[in-house]
Amino acid sequence: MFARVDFVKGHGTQNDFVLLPDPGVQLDLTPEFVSALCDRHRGIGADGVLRVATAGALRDAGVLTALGAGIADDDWFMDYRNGDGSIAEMCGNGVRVFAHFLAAHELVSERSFTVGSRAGARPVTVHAVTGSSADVTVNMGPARLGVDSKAQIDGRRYAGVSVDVGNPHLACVVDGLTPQDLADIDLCGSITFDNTVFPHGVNIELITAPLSAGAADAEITMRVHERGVGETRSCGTGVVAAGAAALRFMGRSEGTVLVNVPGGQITVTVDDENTTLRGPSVLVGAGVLNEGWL
Ligand SMILES: N[C@@H](CCC[C@H](N)C(=O)O)C(=O)O
Repeated sequence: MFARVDFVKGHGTQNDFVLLPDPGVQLDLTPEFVSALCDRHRGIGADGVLRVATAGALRDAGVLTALGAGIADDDWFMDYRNGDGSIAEMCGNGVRVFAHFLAAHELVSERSFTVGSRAGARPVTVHAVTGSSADVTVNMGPARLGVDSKAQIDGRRYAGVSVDVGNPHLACVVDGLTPQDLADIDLCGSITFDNTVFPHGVNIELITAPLSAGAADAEITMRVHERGVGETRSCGTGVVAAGAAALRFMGRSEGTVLVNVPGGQITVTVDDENTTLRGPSVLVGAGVLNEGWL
């Protein structure tokens, strides 16, 4: 018998997702299914998929082998997949949209709660919520700056620093790069990076040098090429990596950075032990997949 598959479409600063409420963990999220769903011509179209189920249900179904520290059986768990069907540890825009969905559908009783992810527990606060929009803060855990590395993009080499935000990033602050220069870079062509530093692939951020900003310590503009997706209009974990790299460029390890991305603006706060991300979420609409579509 055909199992009904409901979906919700949402985005965080235009990094867009298909949410699949699947409390019984009945869906088989094969790479073929996920990539077809995310395909902008033959599917719904999205950068990634967020399955909505509890951590305990995902473990009992064998999707997770164990729950990370601080994640309880009853916590909602963001089972994230990239548009190519690959699994990633964490998604900073996705977790805001996921929290918005839970709050808007009254699946949580408080405005502050924990969302599980493969990178660990992520405490969230939904400040304001309607059925279509929300403002959400996520505690993203530490941003661990690592080694210097390089990427080759559009025929040019970019130097950056590896940043572990639960998933891998190469954050390249480019001195002298204007937002217009950044907009002119071709992020669709061939991109190479050091596989010995990033054996599991990497998300790459190109970032303008930090400028002073009103209430924040700095303002930057960023574009991103995501592992398993390609260029996206925003990346929450990338924003955290970019904020940490921009602060390092300024000789600081702590501060608040406004990050402009093609899809909007997000605020990241970095300290020695933790980072937070605050930004919008939009739920666009909902539907049901047609039987026989795939
Ligand atoms: N768009 C996400 C990051 C999604 C995962 C990434 N592509 C990876 O493979 O690590 C975000 O908002 O953080």
